[in-house]
Amino acid sequence: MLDALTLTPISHFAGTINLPGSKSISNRALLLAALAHGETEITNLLDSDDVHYMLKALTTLDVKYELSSDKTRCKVFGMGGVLTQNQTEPLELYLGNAGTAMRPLAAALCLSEHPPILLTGEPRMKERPIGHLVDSLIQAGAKVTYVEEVGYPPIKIEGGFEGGQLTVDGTISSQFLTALLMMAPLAMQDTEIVIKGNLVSKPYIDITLQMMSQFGIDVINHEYERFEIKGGQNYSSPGRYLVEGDASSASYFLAAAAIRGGKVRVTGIGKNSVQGDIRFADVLEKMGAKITWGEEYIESERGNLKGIDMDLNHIPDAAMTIATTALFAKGPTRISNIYNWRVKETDRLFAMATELRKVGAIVEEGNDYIHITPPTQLTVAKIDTYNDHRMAMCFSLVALSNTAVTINDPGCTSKTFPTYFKEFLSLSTQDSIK
Ligand SMILES: O=C(O)C1=C[C@@H](OP(=O)(O)O)[C@@H](O)[C@H](O)C1
Ligand SMILES: C=C(OP(=O)(O)O)C(=O)O
Repeated sequence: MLDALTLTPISHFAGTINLPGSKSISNRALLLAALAHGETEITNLLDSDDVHYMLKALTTLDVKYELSSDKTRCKVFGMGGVLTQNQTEPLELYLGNAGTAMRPLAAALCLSEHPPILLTGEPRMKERPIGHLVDSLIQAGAKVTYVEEVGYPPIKIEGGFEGGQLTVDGTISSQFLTALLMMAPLAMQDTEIVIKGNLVSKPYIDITLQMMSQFGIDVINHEYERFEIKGGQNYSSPGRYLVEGDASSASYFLAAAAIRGGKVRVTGIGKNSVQGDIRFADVLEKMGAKITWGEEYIESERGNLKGIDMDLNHIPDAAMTIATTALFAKGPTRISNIYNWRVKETDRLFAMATELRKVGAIVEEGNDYIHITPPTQLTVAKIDTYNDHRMAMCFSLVALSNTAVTINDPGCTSKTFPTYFKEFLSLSTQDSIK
């Protein structure tokens, strides 16, 4: 694995990229297929670390599946209910830093009583809060205990989720609500979930609700403030399930075209995609890019980019791409309502501010916002990536200038996009690569 990758200046960026499968959809599809009655053939599954952690967890739980050699097709033999029905011994599941594995699995393993299952992960996972979810699971009757620090993984689960009247704090992560929603239909009782505080990252709940419906279960959604779910139900396999392309991964290519295009087409997502991160294209358009929407693609072309002032709470992952695109815009950019950047792969507000300053930007890091004034000339810099795939991918955009950039630990993109730099360079015209 390379320690660092230097990207020399890229003068032109154009072409087509067939997006890898969505991380959010891949991990939801695997879990719903494992819980469902029947076999599900998942296609365009993402082949990346986060998905491998989910697959490995399912293996440990004795869920049977057949994975193709390129790891993008998976036939899952559903358990038809709880995942712990064959468990006789304590188990340990190591989930790396995959939020989409840790949070939904924590809820899934509460569905029946069983010997203890330890859910753990890499050091950063132990700093990412899970207390709001654990509080709700305990409220629903489950036995869940903290093994190290209260409020954080690792956690030990012995099950007992019965559903009923629940509240969940929505202010830190939508993944807690996603986890509860996906498990509630399998509980004995009907469940009502009331959200405390303002729900963040709301469009991810639309992914959850749409996928639950594709697996046969509908939820009553009262304006994202209260949800009603009938108990005693079962998921049924849709047979085949095609995973949409990853809209967050698309953001780097769409932004690169806006900066140095050429025309870029990303395929595998389109105007009807369920992922909220397709709305990144609207933000880019507001900055001045030319965007074209198709059923199965989005295209982006260069424009005279100008800074924006926007609340990007609805697209927290793709919002990071706006922060580095801002380096190429006329005037400052302010991105607000992004407090939960601080509890993701790293403290992304701190990391982003620190690295943007290295390339010459003037940056104000607020508690829940970032204000970026671009420099007239970017400075050559070595970018630290903080074991955060999105830091590596965002800062590749710096090379779309007359300045080289070195990305430390480029292999960290394996969390969601192992082939990112290969794909990025295949659309780039540049002098040479060191
Ligand atoms: O539900 C999901 O698939 C996700 C929800 C978001 O997290 P938060 O809800 O914690 O913001 C997002 O950042 C993450 O990459 C994936
Ligand atoms: C926040 C992210 O991941 P996770 O699913 O681990 O929360 C991300 O991919 O940017």
